[in-house]
Amino acid sequence: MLTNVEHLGIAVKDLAASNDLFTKLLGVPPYKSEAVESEGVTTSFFKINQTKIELLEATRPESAIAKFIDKKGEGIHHVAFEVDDILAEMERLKGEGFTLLNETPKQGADNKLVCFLHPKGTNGVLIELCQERI
Ligand SMILES: CC[C@H](C(=O)O)C(=O)SCCNC(=O)CCNC(=O)[C@H](O)C(C)(C)COP(=O)(O)OP(=O)(O)OC[C@H]1O[C@@H](n2cnc3c(N)ncnc32)[C@H](O)[C@@H]1OP(=O)(O)O
Ligand SMILES: [Co+2]
Repeated sequence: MLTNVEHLGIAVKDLAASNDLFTKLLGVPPYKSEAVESEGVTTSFFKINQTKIELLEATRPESAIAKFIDKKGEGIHHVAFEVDDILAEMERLKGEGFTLLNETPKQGADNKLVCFLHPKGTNGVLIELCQERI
């Protein structure tokens, strides 16, 4: 099952500027910055207590983040949930009629295996499932 919100993903145009902004807002600097080449993004992660914020900047025009910003501007891009067993959750959610955007778990940032659900089937919210890689 989904255990908790793992992070909120926010699409930004300028990661360096947004790092400064969120450092001021949250009072802490990002604990990591990581490129995920397969997704065409560079990310920064902030953590306050159990809450994580992931800032995402596109590294190529055809990436999901670039297309999102072109269409909707900067803002909340996705909600990520932690799962204990991503394969079991993918099967369960497929059985419940949700549309998986990747049929097998893929490499995410912050040492996670991830899967996304199409927002058309989740009231317009892009959902990410995250399992910690052992
Ligand atoms: C994995 C690294 C990192 C991590 O945490 O580990 C990340 O989180 S990476 C995050 C970036 N990667 C992804 O988002 C991968 C999953 N996303 C996709 O496959 C696409 O973005 C998809 C399928 C959601 C949309 O792609 P498409 O090419 O179909 O783009 P369109 O602009 O045509 O969108 C179709 C339709 O969906 C709406 N849409 C798009 N993105 C979002 C969103 N983030 N939240 C809500 N809705 C979204 C878009 O507005 C279109 O709706 P329409 O009514 O037709 O205008
Ligand atoms: Co994410």
